[in-house]
Amino acid sequence: MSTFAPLQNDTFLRALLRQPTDYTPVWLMRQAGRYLPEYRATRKKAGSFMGLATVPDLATEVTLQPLERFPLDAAILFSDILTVPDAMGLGLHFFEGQGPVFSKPLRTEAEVLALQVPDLHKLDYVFDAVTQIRTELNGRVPLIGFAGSPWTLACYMVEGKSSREFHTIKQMLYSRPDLVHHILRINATAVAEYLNAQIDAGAQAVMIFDSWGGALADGAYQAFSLRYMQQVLACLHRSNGGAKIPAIVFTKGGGQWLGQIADIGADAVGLDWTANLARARALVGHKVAIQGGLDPASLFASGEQIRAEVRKVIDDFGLPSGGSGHVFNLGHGISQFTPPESVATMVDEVHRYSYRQRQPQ
Ligand SMILES: Cc1c2[nH]c(c1CCC(=O)O)Cc1[nH]c(c(CCC(=O)O)c1C)Cc1[nH]c(c(CCC(=O)O)c1C)Cc1[nH]c(c(C)c1CCC(=O)O)C2
Repeated sequence: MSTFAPLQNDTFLRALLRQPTDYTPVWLMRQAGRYLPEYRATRKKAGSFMGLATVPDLATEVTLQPLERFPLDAAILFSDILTVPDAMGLGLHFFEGQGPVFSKPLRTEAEVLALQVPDLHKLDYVFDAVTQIRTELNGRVPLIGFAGSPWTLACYMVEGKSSREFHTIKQMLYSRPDLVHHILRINATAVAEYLNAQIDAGAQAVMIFDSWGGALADGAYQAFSLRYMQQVLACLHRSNGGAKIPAIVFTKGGGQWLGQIADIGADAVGLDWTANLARARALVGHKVAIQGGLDPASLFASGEQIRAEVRKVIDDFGLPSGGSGHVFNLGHGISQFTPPESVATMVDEVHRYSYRQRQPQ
């Protein structure tokens, strides 16, 4: 028996499971973040990103901030995909304006072979935050837990920081694929255990972020990213106390592999703004729900333009019988320079237009 309050708005979960909904649910990747002045204030108080992420009271506060402003249909745990390699001992630091940096990246064969699945207790601050957020949500909307894909984590673990070219890990991939597979096997086990612990702590859906799968060649994508996400999905607890726990996979730039991604056992596939949702839906049929895919840059347009772009995404997806299977989102994380009013306009148009779309003409 769940000790949490009953869910009042399950539209997001229903859409992921391709059940009928009254309107198209919406949330945003990075919905808690620097575009919100209240986030910047809490972040200042915490001193650093990890200072925020490792204190459940503060992680809860910033998770709930966007929900106070906008009628979003889901909350997402405030944390980062890189907490897992940090717990593996790679030493995560966020330097102002530079993004994440690992003080001990994996470069030599000895370093790779010494890698181990982390002691999950090192990540208790994440699971404590999940339980606290779920409690304070008080049933308003479902809570999403998340992790990085084995491949995307490996990119950061080998490069040691953000990269455009992925030269170091790609060199390892072509010269020592055995070492990359070794990292990926360990990451897949770690990610599955990490997501299951989030589910046990109260996460009601989970998402795997494969931000850099799209940097791989065709063939390499299937062997080094897709296969390991499939392994993670196979290990997940897909229900908790009688409630289904849907899983979403999102490969940024993965539109050309949609048919294959839809086959690995996820309930929903995330798409970026380069994908056409009409073709995507025709391709996957009823196999999976689709999440996406407004260009985050469209939030810099005027209110009228934002509304028109939102309607275009909803019209492209169309209205399958029963009216379900689409979760509206941006095609990637929201920019820190986005005016918060643009988000209000976007959310309002998604709800207004998709509700009207379902009314008899
Ligand atoms: C690749 C990746 C990372 N982190 C994440 C990804 C996958 C999604 C994607 O492709 O964007 C995922 C992530 N990171 C964060 C969340 C929180 C939940 C949410 O609101 O979506 C999620 C889901 C918070 C964060 N993670 C980070 C911030 C900004 C840091 C800050 O507040 O100082 C936030 C809100 C830091 C981070 N973390 C990471 C980078 C590259 C950066 C720097 C980005 C930047 O500076 O804009 C790694």
